[in-house]
Amino acid sequence: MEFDTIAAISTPMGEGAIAIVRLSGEKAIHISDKLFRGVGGKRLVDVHSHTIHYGHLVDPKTDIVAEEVMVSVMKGPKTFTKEDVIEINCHGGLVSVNRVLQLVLNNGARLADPGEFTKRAFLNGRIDLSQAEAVMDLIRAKTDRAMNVALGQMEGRLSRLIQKLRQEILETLAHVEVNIDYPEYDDVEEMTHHLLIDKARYVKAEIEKVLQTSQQGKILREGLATVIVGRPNVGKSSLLNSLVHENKAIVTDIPGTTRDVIEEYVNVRGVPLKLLDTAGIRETEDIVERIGVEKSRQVLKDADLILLVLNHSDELTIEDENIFAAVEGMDVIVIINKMDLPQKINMERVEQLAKGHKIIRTSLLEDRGVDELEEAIAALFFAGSIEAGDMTYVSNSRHIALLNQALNSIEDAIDGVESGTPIDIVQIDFTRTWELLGEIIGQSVHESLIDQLFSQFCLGK
Ligand SMILES: Nc1nc2c(c(=O)[nH]1)N(C=O)[C@@H](CNc1ccc(C(=O)N[C@@H](CCC(=O)O)C(=O)O)cc1)CN2
Ligand SMILES: Nc1nc2c(ncn2[C@@H]2O[C@H](COP(=O)(O)OP(=O)(O)OP(=O)(O)O)[C@@H](O)[C@H]2O)c(=O)[nH]1
Ligand SMILES: [Mg+2]
Repeated sequence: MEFDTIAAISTPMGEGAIAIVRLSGEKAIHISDKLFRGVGGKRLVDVHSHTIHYGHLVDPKTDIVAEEVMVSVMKGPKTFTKEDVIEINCHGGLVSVNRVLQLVLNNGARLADPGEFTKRAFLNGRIDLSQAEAVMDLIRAKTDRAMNVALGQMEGRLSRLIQKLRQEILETLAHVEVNIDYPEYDDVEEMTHHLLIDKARYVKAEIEKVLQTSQQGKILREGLATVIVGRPNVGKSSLLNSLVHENKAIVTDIPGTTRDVIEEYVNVRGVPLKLLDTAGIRETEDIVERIGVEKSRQVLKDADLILLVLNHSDELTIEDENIFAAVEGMDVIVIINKMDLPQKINMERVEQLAKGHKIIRTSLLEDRGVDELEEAIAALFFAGSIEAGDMTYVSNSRHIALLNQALNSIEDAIDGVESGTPIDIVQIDFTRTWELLGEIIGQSVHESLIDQLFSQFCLGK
């Protein structure tokens, strides 16, 4: 494949110790050689691959020294893009990196599009599409576990599974062809049906298995949607502030303080939480507060975890009971707050309402019980036992959508065989499954999709 030579700043914008300008393409070495003045007249066109060299960059038009640098020379195909790659390590200042970038752009390189280096690694066949997408997930990972999932996918864990399934489908189709071509054998029809149904069930089970990880995969990427609910003034906003260790939400002794949903990301013992503080749920005449209460009810629907807060120093009310009813069937941790104040709450009734959900006692004012709560959140999450080590996870919504479609078409194939549909129709469903799985790893995907996917990357990646 023929590509021009691209260049970009591959390190973050801002002041740092070192910054890197990266080039990839046929002319990468030639362009940097033109600019490079090494010790004792050393030329970059002469050096061994995968070596790094000290020197200065000089503007060939003016002969003025522009920067002091270290230049890595990596010849294709053993490089990130499989093309010749040059990395210019310069002093990490905005002026210095931009000066180096301008120099290479003025001497034959083109500014890379976002994600274009990774796109070339894909187009040149070093990685497939799901691996390229994992590169982006890796950069955006907010926790160790999310990063491990991305690393696994980058290594090609998902790709290998998809390839295995596609291979099985292909072999099955070939086998069926053979059976159709030699109908003189006995029982051919029955054999073909057996073969198809066995394979289809196997493929279905495998797809279902990966899809089951998608919920945890999504949580790893986006955070466990954790909604703090309770009556006004019980301490919901105080709880948010305790968990994020910052005063993010306004806390006052006036019931109805929080009007809007407040969203904060926090990492609780390795569990990424998207914390949502809501307006206290009650009947109210205040129009703004009423909208807030309505929003609280809305976010409840999409919650992965509910932190239901009660006031230790107040009687249970019908509103508390209603909140328990609203979160029926969800993952709930009950929090009895304001333990520093005298008890008025009827704990027996709370135990009944909690229906076996964990109950944690806190005094957010005195900073007590928060550790225990964090423990309970982590325990709940890891009880669903997430082992990033040896499982294949899907977390990317494009992959999940394609897997669901593939599942539908393999189910169609199973229905077809079971109801005696002609083999050539069943073959179509098999082929469709094969194609859909192929789209995950970038076989038979449309060019515009590829452009769109890579454009979401950062510049220089
Ligand atoms: N300076 C620098 N650091 C970096 C990167 C980079 O591009 N530059 N990377 C950018 O993301 C990551 C490393 N990823 C890389 C992945 C593959 C190859 C590579 O050359 N692969 C070749 C052969 C490797 C060999 O056999 O020596 C290949 O797979 O064919 C290089 C970097 C993280 N650190
Ligand atoms: N004594 C005591 N007071 C607390 C405790 N936790 C919170 N408070 C106080 O209770 C009042 C209400 O706290 P918030 O966190 O604003 O309560 P909220 O549930 O967010 O209230 P709304 O936003 O109005 O629904 C504030 O004055 C807090 O300082 C606690 O453990 N003990
Ligand atoms: Mg509040």
